[in-house]
Formats: sequence, C-alpha cells, structure tokens
Amino acid sequence: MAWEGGCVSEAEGGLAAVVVAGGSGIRMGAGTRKQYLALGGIPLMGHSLRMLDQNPEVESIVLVVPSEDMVYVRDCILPDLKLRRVPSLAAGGTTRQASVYSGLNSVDASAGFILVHDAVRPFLEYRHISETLDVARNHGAATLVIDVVDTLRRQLPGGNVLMVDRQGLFAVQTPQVFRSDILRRAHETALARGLEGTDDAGLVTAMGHSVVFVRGSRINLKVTSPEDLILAEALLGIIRKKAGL
Ligand SMILES: Nc1ccn([C@@H]2O[C@H](COP(=O)(O)OP(=O)(O)OP(=O)(O)O)[C@@H](O)[C@H]2O)c(=O)n1
Ligand SMILES: C[C@](O)(CO)[C@H](O)COP(=O)(O)O
Repeated sequence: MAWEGGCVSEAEGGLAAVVVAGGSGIRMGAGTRKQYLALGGIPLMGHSLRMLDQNPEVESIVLVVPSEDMVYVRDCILPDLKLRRVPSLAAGGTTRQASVYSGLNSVDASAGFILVHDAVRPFLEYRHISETLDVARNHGAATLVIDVVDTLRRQLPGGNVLMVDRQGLFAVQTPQVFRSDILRRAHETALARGLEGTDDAGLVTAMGHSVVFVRGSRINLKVTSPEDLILAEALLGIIRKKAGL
C-alpha cells in the first residue's frame, strides 16, 4: 500500500457544520429576522448552534448570516450563547443555495464531511447528527425526511385542482450530511448549469449522486410562520419539563 505521509484522505476527515441563518423571514413577518427572535430565552438560531457545539463529532461550525448583520451576530448574539468554540461567520447570499455556497467556501479544506442545517430548525437532535453522519460515511450523502401525512392537492394556474397521490412522497428536512467533495461538486455543477434548488440534497441528486433517506421527526420543525413559533414555544416547554429543566 502506498505511503500516504500521514495525510487524512477526504472521506476520513472530520465533520464541519454549515448553519444557514442568512434568510429574511418574510413569511414570519416579524420586523426582525426570525433567526434572532426569542425562543425559550435565547435567539431561535441559538438552539441548533448549541446542539452542534456540544456534539463531539462536529469539529468546526460555519455560521452564515446576512452580510449586514455580521457585526451584530458576532457582538450581540454569539457571546450570550456561551458556545465552547466561536463559529466562523460567512456572509449570506440572496438565496439559501447561495448562502450554503458561501458557507462552503469558509469550511476548512481538511473537513471530510459537511453537515448543512437550517438555523431555524431549533429541535435538532443528537441522533439526527449521528445517523445522517453514519449514512454519509457509507454512502456519501444523507438527508433527514419524514412521511407526508396530509392529503395533497395541486391547484393549477387556471384554478383546476389535481389529486396528488402521496404514496412515496416525503418531506425533506435538515440536517443533511455529505462527503465534502460531493457537496462542493454539486454546488459547482448547479452554478454552472444555472440550477436553483431549495436544498442541498436536491443539488446532489440533480448531479446524479444518490442521497440516502434517514427518518427525521415532526418535532424537527422549520420555524417559518408565526404559528410555528407558538408551536416551538410549546414544544420547548414540554421538552424541558420532560428533561426536568
Ligand atoms: N438567502 C437565504 C435564505 C434562507 N437562508 C436560511 O435557510 C433556512 C431556511 O430558509 P427559510 O425558512 O425559508 O427562511 P427565510 O428565507 O428566512 O424565510 P422566508 O422565505 O419566509 O423569507 C433559514 O435558516 C434561513 O435563514 C439563508 O441562509 N439565506
Ligand atoms: C432545506 C429545507 O429545510 C428542506 O425542508 C427547506 O427547503 C428550506 O426552506 P425554504 O423555504 O425552501 O428555503
């Protein structure tokens, strides 16, 4: 076997997390970007950051925020979270995809795997990180998904309504974990082809690489609209009570 000089190959390298918090929160309509709104006494985005910070598998975190908020986040949000390691900050783009791409460019080249997570999914669980990472180590790409439980309709522009068979449909969540070369290539390919995707697993799939599904949880909700914030407060209360906090 060839001597590798002590180098770690890409597939063996550590795990870097990219947490995207560069959005505008239009659907929340709060006047303040939703990632900064209080949830259980800390900013919404603080919950998943703390979970990633405490996870021994996660070697580094890049936090993507709107470019105009970088100083605010550095000076007014991060210190109160008392994280063990201060995340690197990267400037967000006009789309989620552009924000992830910006984050990727700040990830250390030695990272073998990259976990991408929405800052506005506060109920990130330990098992979500370990299960997606395990699958990515074996298959290169993994995403959390949950079953679609509602009956679906598609309304066409003219007003006609189509039935949609929900058999085989899944709702996609984050975290999503990828071998870093696969994720970087998926973003480069999408850029070159002018493709826009709402998630990274979609870009990887579009590039022709399969993404393995890992069962997520309905609790891992994405705080999108005002009622989600009410649900999140209620859930957090229940979770803290169960944990005796
Ligand atoms: N240009 C963008 C858009 C979104 N995001 C992040 O991607 C995640 C999922 O996006 P979403 O919930 O749609 O957030 P917003 O774009 O903020 O919401 P809206 O579409 O209502 O404006 C969020 O953590 C958001 O901050 C991002 O980093 N950069
Ligand atoms: C990536 C994502 O969380 C998967 O459900 C979601 O697509 C991000 O939200 P957006 O509203 O599509 O930006």
